[in-house]
Amino acid sequence: MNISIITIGKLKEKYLKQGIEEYLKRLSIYAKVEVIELPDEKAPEQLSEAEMEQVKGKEGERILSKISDDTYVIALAIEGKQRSSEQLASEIDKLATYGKSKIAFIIGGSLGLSGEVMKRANDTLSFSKMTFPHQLMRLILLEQIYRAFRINRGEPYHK
Ligand SMILES: C[S@@+](CC[C@H](N)C(=O)[O-])C[C@H]1O[C@@H](n2cnc3c(N)ncnc32)[C@H](O)[C@@H]1O
Repeated sequence: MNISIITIGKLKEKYLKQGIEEYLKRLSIYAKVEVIELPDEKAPEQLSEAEMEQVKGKEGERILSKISDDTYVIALAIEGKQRSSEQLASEIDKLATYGKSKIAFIIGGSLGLSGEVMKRANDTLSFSKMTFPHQLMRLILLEQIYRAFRINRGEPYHK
């Protein structure tokens, strides 16, 4: 299985870089996982509604340019679908069973994801109604994907 994590914005914090490297290493025995980091659109602090849509639109174009037609897309969104770890594991398992070997998880920038990206998404994933910074989201997502593979293999994992 090929999994891409497509993200907007640079990963700056050293402690997060280390955590992400660790989970990428752990995941490498189960799947080919790559992180595609795309630049955010530079914008001033204060933006009108229309300007915000423009920024998200530009970031969205960058995201969409990295997704092939045969990729199953899961957009991370606060208002998306919440699941248990077991449900995510089962979804990944089903995708593999039905021959969907390419999955992309999308993490938005500080303004979130554009309507176009949400339209392209085959599914959504919410980690709660709380807002997480995109850098931390990357680490949490990788840990949950790792947990999903362990669950699917029946391998022991912390409860
Ligand atoms: C700082 S958040 C963006 C917040 C923005 N106001 C919004 O409503 O989307 C950056 C990205 O992290 C991801 N994210 C943050 N919190 C999340 C959550 N609870 N569940 C799923 N994704 C989340 C989303 O992909 C979001 O686009």
